Amino acid sequence: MKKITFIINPISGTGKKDQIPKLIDQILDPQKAKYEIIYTEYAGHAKEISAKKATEGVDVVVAVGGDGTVNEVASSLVHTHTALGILPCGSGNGLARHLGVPLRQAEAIALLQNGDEHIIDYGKINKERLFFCSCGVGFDALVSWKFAQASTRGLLTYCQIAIKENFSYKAETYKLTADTGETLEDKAFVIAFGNAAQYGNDAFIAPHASIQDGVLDVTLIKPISLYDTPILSYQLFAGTIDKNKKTRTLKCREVTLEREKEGPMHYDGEPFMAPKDLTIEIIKGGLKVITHPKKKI
Ligand SMILES: Nc1ncnc2c1ncn2[C@@H]1O[C@H](COP(=O)(O)OP(=O)(O)OP(=O)(O)O)[C@@H](O)[C@H]1O
Repeated sequence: MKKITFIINPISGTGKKDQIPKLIDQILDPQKAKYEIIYTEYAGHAKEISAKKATEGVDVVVAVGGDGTVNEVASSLVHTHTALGILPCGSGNGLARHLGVPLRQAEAIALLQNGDEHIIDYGKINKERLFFCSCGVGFDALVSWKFAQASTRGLLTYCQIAIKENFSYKAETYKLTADTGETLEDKAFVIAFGNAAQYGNDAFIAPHASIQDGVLDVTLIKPISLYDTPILSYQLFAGTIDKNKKTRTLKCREVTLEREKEGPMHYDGEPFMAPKDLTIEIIKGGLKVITHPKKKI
């Protein structure tokens, strides 16, 4: 008998979540799974609940929300025996998409019974803040920062903010030093550090990233003009952004980043004000996840 805890973030994404308890009840086989449902009451709550459930020996904690909720749950499950399940309800659902978790709620619930279990890598910023999809500085971090302050959520709001900020954005200079000895010093529009390949919404910022190779896939995009935007956007969704002449990539296990001053950074889409100098590393293995049997991760 599998013990499953669903943690629902009621404010994630734009879709309704009222029908989720009924769906769970209909789909999970009571002979195989015993479940409970807990709603978060504040930011950070999912992290606390997950830590408690891992110590109680729950088999799967399911993040019902977007990548922010997934991040909170997963951060408490690393190096435990409890697996992360995802019922995608966010705006981007980056980790769910990377792991092949269906976006249809009924199918995602069924996967908790018939999916595979794998161990994946995760990332750490300055030895303390964990990420599972990607983290980054530059334009995407600024947009995340503004998105968090917006009164509405969803892809439309995200796109509106991105378009508006694009007109006034001033690129900073960054210096990257990888543990491989490779260095990169340049002005950048965006620097993304990928554990998974995508930001969410099938926007592939690190198209060749594997989540099990112990490697961080860094993508630096140099300052762009309005003229570059259509092709870059196309390549982002086509999984070919590394082919653009404004893109530099590097692979490493750990990298330090120096910039002019402190500034916004995001981890799995969650923004925070980061210090001037940063260390970003990949920890190989450490998180048990439920994935689609047919998805190569
Ligand atoms: N009950 C709650 N009240 C307020 N905030 C919450 C609550 N539960 C969780 N949160 C916070 O909500 C934020 C957004 O959640 P999440 O990222 O899951 O959704 P999203 O932003 O809509 O999805 P995505 O990351 O896919 O774009 C997170 O920062 C999380 O900590």
